[in-house]
Parts: sequence; structure tokens; C-alpha cells
Amino acid sequence: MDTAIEVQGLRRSYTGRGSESSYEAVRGLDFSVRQGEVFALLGTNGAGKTSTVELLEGLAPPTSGQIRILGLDPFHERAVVRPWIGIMLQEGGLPSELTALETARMWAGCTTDARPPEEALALVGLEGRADVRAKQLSGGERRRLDFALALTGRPRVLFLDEPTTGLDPQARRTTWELVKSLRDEGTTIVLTTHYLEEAEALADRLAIMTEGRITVSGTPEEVMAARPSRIRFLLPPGLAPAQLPLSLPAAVHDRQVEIRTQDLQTTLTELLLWARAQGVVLEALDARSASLEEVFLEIAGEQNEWKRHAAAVQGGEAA
Ligand SMILES: Nc1ncnc2c1ncn2[C@@H]1O[C@H](COP(=O)(O)OP(=O)(O)OP(=O)(O)O)[C@@H](O)[C@H]1O
Repeated sequence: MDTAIEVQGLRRSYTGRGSESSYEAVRGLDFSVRQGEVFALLGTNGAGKTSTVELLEGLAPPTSGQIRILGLDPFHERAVVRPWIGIMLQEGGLPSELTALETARMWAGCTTDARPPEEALALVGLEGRADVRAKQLSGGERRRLDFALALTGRPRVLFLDEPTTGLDPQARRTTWELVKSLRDEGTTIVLTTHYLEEAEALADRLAIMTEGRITVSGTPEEVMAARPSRIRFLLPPGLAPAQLPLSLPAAVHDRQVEIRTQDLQTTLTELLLWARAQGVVLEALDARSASLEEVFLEIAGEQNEWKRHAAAVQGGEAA
């Protein structure tokens, strides 16, 4: 079987208490994750990532829709599915008096076919901190201990919820290498992160969520290619904006020119040929494809724009 995770029409509502109305945090998701793939779920705060991942982990039943983890329902067939999955939570909640090794041993004691605790600690680079109590570990080291525990059961499907939050740049790179090597060994990984360069570095495919829905999805390259590239330069002295090549729609602010294009190579060639023919230098020339961060910010911006519009319409109606 090639598909590790299959999600269809997934919805999750939180029922309100007393006079509070219920809130639909997940509003109809469809996606699948192949075996041995890193799938990143991105989105602004409150987009519904954790609500979704909890359903995938079988911690709660969906309000409607279907989930299959390696062919089974993670909530109703939890006893079978649980040993296949590894979960790294945002807040580990570890007993603070135990050392790192004692914690890993305790965890291994509750796990079927557990990795030796020393091996789990070594995988995350904590072998030298084995005898340090959890409460004396740094925030980043505790995060790595959480990761070691998630790996203890040799999971086939691994859920990593913001795995590198609080890690220094070197520890973050080491974690990335570990994620890649787990993926190369065939582990399926669902990753949520607020670090877009992390998603760019690790994800085979990703989905960006806004308000409970997936707005865009695909490989990082596909997601970035869907947005225009941009070229910037300073308007050469003595030239008016109207003298720029007409076929290139440019926005000019003070002397700063910005051209957006779906075909960076052709547009850039046209611009450079024009500059040579004019005998002008394009100062501060900068041409780049959309980064994942730009795509993300644009989607988040569109969402805010839409909210402002909706509020204005509502305000208008009320008036
Ligand atoms: N137990 C709950 N009861 C009611 N509403 C909830 C509950 N848990 C989450 N929500 C709401 O559901 C929405 C989605 O929350 P969720 O934690 O899934 O978002 P997220 O994308 O993981 O956010 P973050 O990036 O901040 O972790 C939010 O508006 C949140 O307030």
C-alpha cells in the first residue's frame, strides 16, 4: 500500500458551553500522505492545524468525514493504530524529577518493541545529557527529549508538532537531518511548523490552512510557482516611468520599480535587452521567485483583506 494517510471531507466542531455557539475549526479537508513522505501542515495561529493533527492521531473523533491511517480508523481502531504512530506534542509534560535516561526508560517500559532508551537519546544528540533531570534541561533539550520519546516505538507514522521551536540553529539543522534520515528509512511524517524555511527544507508536499480549510497544497516548488516572481530595480535617473518597456506591467513608487511576472526568465531577458538598448544601468537589480514565506504572507494577507471586507459589508448592512 502506497498511501499512509487518507483524509476525506474532514470536519471538527467544538461544541460551545452555555450560551456559546459551537465553533467549526476544521471545515472539510481532503488530502493524502504517501508512505515515506514528509507532509507539512502550515497555517496562521488558529488555522486548525492542531485540531486536524489530533484527529489524525486518533485523540478525538471527527464531527464528520473519514480518516485512514495505514488503512484503519485512528479513533475507532486506536488499539491497533496507536503502536504504529509516534507523537511529539507541543508541550511534553514530562515528570521534571526524572533524568533524561530515566524518562526514556519509563517511556520504553510502556511501549511495544521499544528502541533501547540510550539509542533513542543518541538519535537526538542527548547521550551526553542522559543523567540530567528533565527540569534542568534547557528548553531546546526538552524538545529533543520529546522527540526521542516519539521515536521510542519505531513509528511508521510520526507526528511532529513544531519540533524545532526553541532549538538553536545548529540543533535545528541536526533535527532536520534526523527527520530526513527517518523519511529515507520509510517513516511517514506529518509536520506542523511556523518556520517556513523548515517546511521548504523538509516537506515533500505541504498544505497551507486558513480558517479550517486548505488554501493551497502541493510540493513546495508547485506552491511557490503558483505565485508570481518579482523583479525590482531603481528607475534610472533621467527616465520617466512611461519610458519603461510597455509590455512589462510595472509598479513605480518613488524610484523603486517592481515588476511581477509568471515567467521570470522571459521578463528578465526583455528588461535586460531594453536596458542595454537604452544604455542604462539598473541599480539595485533584484530578481527572485516567490519564496514560501511570500506565498504564506500573501495568503494570510488575502485572508485579512477578506475579513476586513466582510466586516465592512456587515457594518454596511447594520447601518
Ligand atoms: N477545545 C477547544 N474548544 C473550543 N475551540 C477550540 C478548542 N481547541 C481549539 N479551538 C479553536 O479552534 C481553532 C483552531 O485551533 P487550532 O489549535 O487547531 O489551531 P492551530 O492552527 O493549531 O493554531 P496554532 O498555530 O496557534 O497552534 C481556534 O480558533 C481555537 O480557538
